Amino acid sequence: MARNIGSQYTTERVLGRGSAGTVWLGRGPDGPVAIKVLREDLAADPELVERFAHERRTLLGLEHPCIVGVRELVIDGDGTELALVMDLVSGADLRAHLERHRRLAPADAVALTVDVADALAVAHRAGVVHRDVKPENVLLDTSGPAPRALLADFGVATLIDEPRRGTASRVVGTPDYIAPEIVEGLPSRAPVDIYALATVLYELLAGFTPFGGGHTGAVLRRHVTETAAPLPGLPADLWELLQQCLAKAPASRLRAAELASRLRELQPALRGLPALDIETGEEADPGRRGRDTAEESVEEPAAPRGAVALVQGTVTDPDRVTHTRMRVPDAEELAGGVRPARAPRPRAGRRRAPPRPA
Ligand SMILES: Nc1ncnc2c1ncn2[C@@H]1O[C@H](COP(=O)(O)OP(=O)(O)OP(=O)(O)O)[C@@H](O)[C@H]1O
Repeated sequence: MARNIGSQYTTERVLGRGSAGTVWLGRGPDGPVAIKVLREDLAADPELVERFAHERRTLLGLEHPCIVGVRELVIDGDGTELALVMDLVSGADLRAHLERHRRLAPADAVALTVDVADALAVAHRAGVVHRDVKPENVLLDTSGPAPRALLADFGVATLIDEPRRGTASRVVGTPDYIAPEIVEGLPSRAPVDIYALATVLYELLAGFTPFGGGHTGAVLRRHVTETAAPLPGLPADLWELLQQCLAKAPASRLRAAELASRLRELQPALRGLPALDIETGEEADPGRRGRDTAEESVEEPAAPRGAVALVQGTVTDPDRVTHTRMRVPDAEELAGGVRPARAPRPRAGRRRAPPRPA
């Protein structure tokens, strides 16, 4: 049933649900919009409401073709309803796109990453850190000749996380994309977004994230102690960039604008390259990675990739749960030095045919 959000907007139907609330297709004075109505328990948190009002100007000021614009932040009535009114994006999200294609050709993966890096450059310049860059938060506008990536959900992770920051042993984010400094309890600054974006790029190319798989503690530990396995067949320049942005030390990562420009320089050389042809243990036995070595003895059931509840007990759609508040592994768990993650192999027995003469 249609319902009013503030004085100008009405909701029409549910577009989807996430851990922070429900996204509705809505209507406003300038036409259709997407409206994210935050969960009731979040709206009932006075600190969050205050921050919501405080962040208003920054979030409304973030404008770029690759950012899902926030048009209004609505605090309704006595503050029992909080909603973000956003531009409506026509296509699916990058997670759905990746599930359909499994791996993207390097040129396509890089083009989408450049869009997100451009969005981050604008946000970082405005002092906004996204803190939850992942394929679910990248929407694809498919109305033009080539899909354009738009980064959504700016400010949401910060709004929701802040009151609970006092709990030093908890972190908020999505395990596969979380930067090592967050795992170590350091503040989330702009380089966490670069690390997450590099993880997304790796995933678009490889079909899996560099440190994902298995239970949350194992994933967090890998971010701190392992280095990403090289991807066979990936042009060396692109691999170098990826490694630089996945550096453990935040200061060693590129800034967003620099990442965008370096990726743009590589684009001409990537044109026409097919998606990587690699074999991983997970393809034959999904979830195997989580059972490697020490993890074998852990009884905890494997979480779906990148997925546990932001605030426990708030799962709205079990297939699409994407946040977590996690326990930070203790020093002993994190010990063990940096070692390379298990390397993917080129697919055996499937040589690509040499190019045929015209
Ligand atoms: N501006 C928008 N235009 C169109 N669809 C949107 C928009 N924002 C979100 N959606 C859709 O609404 C759904 C829920 O989005 P939401 O941001 O709440 O969840 P999520 O990002 O998938 O998960 P989480 O919030 O837990 O990280 C998604 O399927 C997304 O594609």
